[in-house]
Amino acid sequence: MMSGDNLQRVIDALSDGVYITDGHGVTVTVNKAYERITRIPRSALVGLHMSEVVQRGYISRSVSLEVLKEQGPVTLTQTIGNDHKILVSGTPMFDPQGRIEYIVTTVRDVTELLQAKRAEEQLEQILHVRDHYGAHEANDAVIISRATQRCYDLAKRVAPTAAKVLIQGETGTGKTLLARTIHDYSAVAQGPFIELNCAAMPESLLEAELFGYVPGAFTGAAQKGKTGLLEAANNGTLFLDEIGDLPLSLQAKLLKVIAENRFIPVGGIQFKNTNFRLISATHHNLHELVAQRQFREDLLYRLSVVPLELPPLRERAEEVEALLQHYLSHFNAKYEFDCRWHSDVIARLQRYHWPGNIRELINLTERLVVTAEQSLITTGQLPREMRVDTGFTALGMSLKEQVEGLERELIEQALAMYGTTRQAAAALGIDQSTLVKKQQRWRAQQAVENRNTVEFKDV
Ligand SMILES: Nc1ncnc2c1ncn2[C@@H]1O[C@H](COP(=O)(O)OP(=O)(O)OP(=O)(O)O)[C@@H](O)[C@H]1O
Repeated sequence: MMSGDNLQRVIDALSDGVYITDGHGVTVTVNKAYERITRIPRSALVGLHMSEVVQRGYISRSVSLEVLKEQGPVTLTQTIGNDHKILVSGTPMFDPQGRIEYIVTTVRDVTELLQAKRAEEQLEQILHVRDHYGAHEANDAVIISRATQRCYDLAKRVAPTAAKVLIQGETGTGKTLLARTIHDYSAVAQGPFIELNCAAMPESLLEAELFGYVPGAFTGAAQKGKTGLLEAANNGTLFLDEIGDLPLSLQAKLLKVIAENRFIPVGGIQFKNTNFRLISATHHNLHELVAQRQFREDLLYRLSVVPLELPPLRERAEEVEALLQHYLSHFNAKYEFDCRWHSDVIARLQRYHWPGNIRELINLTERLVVTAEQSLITTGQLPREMRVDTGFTALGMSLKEQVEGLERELIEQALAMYGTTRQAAAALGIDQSTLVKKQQRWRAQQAVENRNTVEFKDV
């Protein structure tokens, strides 16, 4: 049996507040977190009956007295000071004769959660817009090249198993699309695909989104409660995007959910069972976050049974033309236009470094289609940073490649301006034959690149 001192040390180690009374409602002890949350010192409470604690104005209502009345667990909210709302759950502990011996109450500060709750409507609106945007971006083809083939092949191979997949890749490289593909090829394809961006909201709201909360837990949401995404994803897939931004406290909780396939909603006292396929994604290097103690190593190993890496678009230059053509048809159909790419635009964009990856390519295509004055889209319509490789922008390319890229850009601009190789060469101060040889070399390179495997696949 644990001594009183040891018990106190154990409850002091908990992050939620704890309040213990005896079977008559007399305060036995509170822990450090309770003192911190309520700013009431333990010494002022120990030995006080709960009715006196209320009378002295320390708290607005006593859950322990309610537990004594109900002879069972009770959850309610209390107000501390003027503005602090705390969520209090009291649980009776019975002796062998069935009499209440102690009441153990856990206390959680929900002020932040309530503020977050107010932000929730706003957020739901944002998520709705995102869904809508996703739908507008939705396409019926995935473009796969040699650079992404291995990744997609492996994804499809592991999709029917329950293995947890961790997708690593820069923003806009197609992590969500890959996760969706795994879901579509999985045993739970008929179930829901639930997506949550862990970087999009504050910690308390994230917890409420994931775990949900019980009816009666909060003002406002009180009557309904909220189903968490952990429950909503049951028999389906839970896709946690930007998992590297999940706060440490929630990492610990998620680890427990993964291990036990069950969880307790915020403010609840009962477990809910859940069973989902977990796919996570991040643009961070999680091993580095582990080294910086910002990510739990045990969680990393749990999540990355199968690690997949999507390369950035600048390393997938052979996909660029297929993507440009695919999204041009998409927006032509959407806006009832008949735009075409000038071959120089395609050549130019194949050498661009695409910091925003495929999402940037899609946005650019849409912008060029809706702003086009004529059906042929030329390099002159490209934003400045895409027209010239200025500075050290073409990351991942050697100096030689960048110099060649710049040379080609300048020659293409001169050709567009003067119309003939003779005049363009004269303007650049080089021989016409040199310019023509360079053009021939680029055409040959282009032909080889075009022969590289680029597939359109139905999703
Ligand atoms: N291989 C592909 N073929 C065609 N379209 C693609 C491909 N990969 C991604 N896309 C499209 O690119 C856009 C961005 O992809 P997605 O949202 O999957 O990227 P992400 O890596 O999840 O981005 P973020 O990290 O910002 O959430 C989407 O519209 C998606 O449909």
